[in-house]
Amino acid sequence: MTCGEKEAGRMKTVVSSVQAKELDQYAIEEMKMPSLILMERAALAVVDALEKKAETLKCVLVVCGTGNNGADGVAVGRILHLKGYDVNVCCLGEEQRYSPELRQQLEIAKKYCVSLVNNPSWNEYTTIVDAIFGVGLSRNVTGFYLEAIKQINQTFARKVAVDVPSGLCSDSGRILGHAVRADETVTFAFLKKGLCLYPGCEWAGETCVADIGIYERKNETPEAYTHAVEWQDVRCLLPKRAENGNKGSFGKVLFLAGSRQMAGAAYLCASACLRSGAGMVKIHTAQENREILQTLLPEALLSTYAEGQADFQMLKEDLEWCDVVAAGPGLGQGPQECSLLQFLLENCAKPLVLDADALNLFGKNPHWAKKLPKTCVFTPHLMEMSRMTGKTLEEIQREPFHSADEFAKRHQVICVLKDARTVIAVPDGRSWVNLSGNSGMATAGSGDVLTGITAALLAVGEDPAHMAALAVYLHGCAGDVACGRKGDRSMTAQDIIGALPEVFKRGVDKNGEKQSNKGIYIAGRDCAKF
Ligand SMILES: NC(=O)C1=CN([C@@H]2O[C@H](COP(=O)(O)OP(=O)(O)OC[C@H]3O[C@@H](n4cnc5c(N)ncnc54)[C@H](OP(=O)(O)O)[C@@H]3O)[C@@H](O)[C@H]2O)[C@@H](O)CC1
Ligand SMILES: [K+]
Repeated sequence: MTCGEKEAGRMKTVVSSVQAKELDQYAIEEMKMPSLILMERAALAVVDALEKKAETLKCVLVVCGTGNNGADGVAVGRILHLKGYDVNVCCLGEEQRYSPELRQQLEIAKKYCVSLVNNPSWNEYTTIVDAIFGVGLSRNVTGFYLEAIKQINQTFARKVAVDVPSGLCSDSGRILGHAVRADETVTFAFLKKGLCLYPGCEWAGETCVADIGIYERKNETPEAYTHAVEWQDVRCLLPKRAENGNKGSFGKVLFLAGSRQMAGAAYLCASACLRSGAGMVKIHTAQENREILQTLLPEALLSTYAEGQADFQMLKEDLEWCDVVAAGPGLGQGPQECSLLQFLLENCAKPLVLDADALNLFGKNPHWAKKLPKTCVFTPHLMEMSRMTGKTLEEIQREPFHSADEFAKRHQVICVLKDARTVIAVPDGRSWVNLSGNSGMATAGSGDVLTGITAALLAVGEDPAHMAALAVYLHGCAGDVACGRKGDRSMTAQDIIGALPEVFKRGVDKNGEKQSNKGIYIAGRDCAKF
């Protein structure tokens, strides 16, 4: 898709700084779109966002750096000036370092008598437009740039960032020394990875993706870019339910979950799975969990084993019965669970989700890597990823895309690296970042719920990678509904399950075009949040 129209199911494209620059160049060189026109459209998009709160535009300062982000800023200043606003433009940095576009914009601005200032009184302004650095930031911010960013952050003015808040790494979302804490960011053409990840997404504030005439290359393959599932993709990706289907045709899911005293995790994943459309669910679990699971979830079938008497024959039959297997929640890591999981891996060719203790056991038994079935989804949180890879938490968090991608390729599995912004990577190079959800989901059992949703979707979907990305998105949407009902402090994993019906109903409802990508929207499109 190259013409700017958004096909349902194509998902929002997320780019790195290198890709952003390549696509700028592609628009200019291949598509013959003059750079000045792109810049004018970028500036108009910023002005459009600024005017949404026109009452804050009494006195505007535009702070510009030496590159094309600064050139955008000067164009914003000119347009505001010509619209009659009281605006000052301040260019930081040495003139000899100015980019050709900045020089050109300054020449035009001077002809239109735009007010250029050197030492602004920072506190005089009601709005400050930050155009110091965009995707070209290449190192830590120091010197007078650092001072300017500190001054901007100290004011009470509304702060609107051009493309990326200055000081934010547009690839990792990390703060390079110091960054502008923006109320809003108008980013051009595509979301940047650093605007999706923490802390970047917080520093960007409400983020608007503005179409300025830069599109993906023709015939680009899906693995070329990262994507984010959006609400309008759900209806397209969610497998249709056949009117004449039966409980057998909607997926039979087997859970190896819940050791002695750990019935809760087994209940949560199985319950979430049933609420996500699975036709039948069976839990292979410790005998002590039978009564409680039968009471809590009478819809689930049970196979139980006594302490020290793992029943491999029964597990073999369960594996033959099911369409999809999920192992790990509350499983424990004792010798019995270890041998059950090993047996499962040796005898299972069906799509498999590995979570929680299954991941910890996998970490302790790296030779199991050779036993994995063709379709396998790993859902580690950072700590589990660290145990499996030997990387530190910091290393994983600094480069979540790289960590997930590396793991996916090494083991030929789908890697769902869970964090506040979950990253999904597939061996063929495709990747997603999830934008739904909230801090209330960092609660016990939330991961078990995701395992259940993922298993249910794998049982019916064609592309397991799409199903994994969709499961993560819907899990976040359910978390957002639960948060709306109970608040981020009080919501529990059961509340997330309780919200699934509303999310799935909206997912198939033509009128349910709501968006749960918190704080990120596309210019010109009205998106209500959950
Ligand atoms: N191409 C187009 O037509 C379009 C471009 N667009 C816009 O262009 C932006 C990208 O422009 P860009 O590539 O010029 O990079 P930008 O972010 O302005 O910064 C580079 C400058 O900063 C400097 N610098 C970097 N780090 C520094 C540091 N720590 N401390 C000090 N200096 C530092 C660096 O200096 P140098 O590293 O060379 O010393 C260089 O001078 C993009 O975000 C979007 O807003 C849109 O209008 C769409 C059309
Ligand atoms: K900026």
